[in-house]
Amino acid sequence: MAATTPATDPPDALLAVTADAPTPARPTPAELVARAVAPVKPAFLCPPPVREAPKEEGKAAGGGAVVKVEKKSKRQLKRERQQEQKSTSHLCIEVGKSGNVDSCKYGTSCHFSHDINAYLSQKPADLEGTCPFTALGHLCPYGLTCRFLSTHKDNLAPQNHPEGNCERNPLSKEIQKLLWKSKYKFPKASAQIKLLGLKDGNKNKAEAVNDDNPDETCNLNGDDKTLLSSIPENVEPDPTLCKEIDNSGGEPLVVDSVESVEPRASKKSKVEVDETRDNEIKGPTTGIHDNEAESEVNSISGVKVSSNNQSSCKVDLITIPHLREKKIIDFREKLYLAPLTTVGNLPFRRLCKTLGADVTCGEMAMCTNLLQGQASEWALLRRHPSEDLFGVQICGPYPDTVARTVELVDNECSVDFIDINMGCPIDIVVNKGAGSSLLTKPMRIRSIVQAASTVTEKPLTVKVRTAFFEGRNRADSLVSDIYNWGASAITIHGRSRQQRYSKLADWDYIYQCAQKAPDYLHVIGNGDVFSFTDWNKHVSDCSKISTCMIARGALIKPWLFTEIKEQRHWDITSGERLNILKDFVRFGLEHWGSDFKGVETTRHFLLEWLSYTCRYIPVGLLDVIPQRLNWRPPSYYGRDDLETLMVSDSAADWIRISEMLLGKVPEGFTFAPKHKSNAYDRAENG
Ligand SMILES: Cc1cc2nc3c(=O)[nH]c(=O)nc-3n(C[C@H](O)[C@H](O)[C@H](O)COP(=O)(O)O)c2cc1C
Repeated sequence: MAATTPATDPPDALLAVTADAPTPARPTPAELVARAVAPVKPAFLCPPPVREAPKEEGKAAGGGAVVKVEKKSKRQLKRERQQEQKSTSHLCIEVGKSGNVDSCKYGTSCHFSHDINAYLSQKPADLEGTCPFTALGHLCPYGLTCRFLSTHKDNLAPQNHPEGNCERNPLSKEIQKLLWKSKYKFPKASAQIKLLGLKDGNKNKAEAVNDDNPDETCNLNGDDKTLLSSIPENVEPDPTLCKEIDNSGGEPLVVDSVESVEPRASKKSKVEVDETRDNEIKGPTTGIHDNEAESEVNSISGVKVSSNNQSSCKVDLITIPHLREKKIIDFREKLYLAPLTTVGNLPFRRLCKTLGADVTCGEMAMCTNLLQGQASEWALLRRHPSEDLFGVQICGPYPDTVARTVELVDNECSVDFIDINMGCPIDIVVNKGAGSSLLTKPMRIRSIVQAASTVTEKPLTVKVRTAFFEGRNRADSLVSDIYNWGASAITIHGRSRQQRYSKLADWDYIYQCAQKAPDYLHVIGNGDVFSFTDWNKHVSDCSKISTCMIARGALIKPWLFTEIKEQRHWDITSGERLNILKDFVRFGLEHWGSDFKGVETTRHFLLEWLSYTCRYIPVGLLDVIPQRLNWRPPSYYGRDDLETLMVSDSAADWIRISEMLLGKVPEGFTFAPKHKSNAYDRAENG
């Protein structure tokens, strides 16, 4: 925690405070470390900043007044939106881009303003700096609306337009329409679900008709909506049933009841879904004996699967990719930036690539939202060309949903691997039966991995925690099987869901899990890696750990990747840190846009990130290095004003930093960090 006011001379300031009172003996650095207090050199310590009285609910940093949000009807909101769009501050994109009022094909019926002069007369002054697109020699796609308009050059050729040759995995309008209308075909997923004897809860009516008429091809062109939204996702089969089945299949797997975390569905939906999901439970052990699947060999054994049923669908699914045929990713020694909701956005990952990260992964995307063609969820799958070893992370509670999503991603996206999140602790995810709640359902994990891995030749990886409940570690029982089920790597975050971040990651347990892993399975350890020595220790202590995944360490100091590569503790200066922030802003403007909206989106994500970077304590200020993630910082000054500003945990100071890079915040601007990372004793998401 640091002073919110710029530093004067740190040692003098400290003397002024301590002169008249006898100071109690200061604990030694070792004593501070033992109490998880950061041993900042006494010369830099300062009195705690005087904080404003706690803000009222709803009031955030940035000086904005508390606004009582009145609830508006949908119609009112629509009217307001239309009025705003027509206002001179909302220039039509096409007109803005070309500077020509005739360029919009909607003409006078366009919802946005075409009045260029009126727009320019009210447009705020340009920001300092150069247009990020012009700087690359590209034509700026934001044209007149760019906040760096004065730096545009007239002589750039249109082919220099960056669109289409930069970020990958856009959601095309055609695919989105197919998804919206439930006309997208999932032949592989449907076939696999059937092969495994699992019920396809997502099947639309067109597919159901095909089932009844095996001679017909899979011509899914009905107008029926999928049943996606009609399937209650929070319904869990009777746990006693799971126990029974587990016992029948060799090693007993104890299934915890998750009633405490999963609300039961209403009676009506329970009946519907129990029926639907019954097969899923029976599937792996008993369901496979159903009908046509009887003569087939379980795909996981790697034997060629022949399915009459599938040939009727004209799906080339005769051979299911066996693990050995799948492209293998060798994670060994590669620096892996963890998937990070909100903060692990494309510009941040791009930044980490410049600083030495080898593997990057998109933010967690919910299967249902992807299958429904939600643009905001698809944005999470975007990949920058610099991400040369890139995966996307998906999260869903059922094998059919996950398998379809895998098929969709496989068909439409450029990815090197697909990771399934089985560790997310967030309530809304857990309550739907996804994320870490899957750790209480090993049979479900099996169905998901089996179904998903067989619809793609891309490596499938899984991310888990040690357990759902504290003291009931579960990950070790998965590692031995998960490879046979079809996963090629498993990441183990060394904490339970119940624990969240309250304790240090249990690396001894991660090692135990790794020891049980079959040779081909990559085990990736995760938790608290914050220095090159942490990373060295984990990969050398246990040879079966391929690498460590790095999450908060990268958020707090993204140059951690450089430190690991160069095997040093980098005493980075505030100027060097500012340059890193500048790079992020440049990447952000390229990604979110250089117009007003793009600039403010970039600012928003910069602020989210600054809520982590302030936790970094400069190496030169510490009596003991390296810093640990669980240390609580005292109040301290930096070595210069900028460093003091950067170590501040006040949102008002983060806003100040953002203004150094992106100009003044708009009037009424407020900010409250999403993850509240600076609250050390609070659980963090993820
Ligand atoms: C802000 C934040 C967002 C996260 N988002 C995700 C996510 O989308 N998917 C995921 O699997 N884990 C997520 N996590 C968990 C991390 O990937 C990682 O497992 C965890 O933070 C432990 O690693 P660490 O001790 O290095 O931070 C998130 C963690 C944080 C702090």
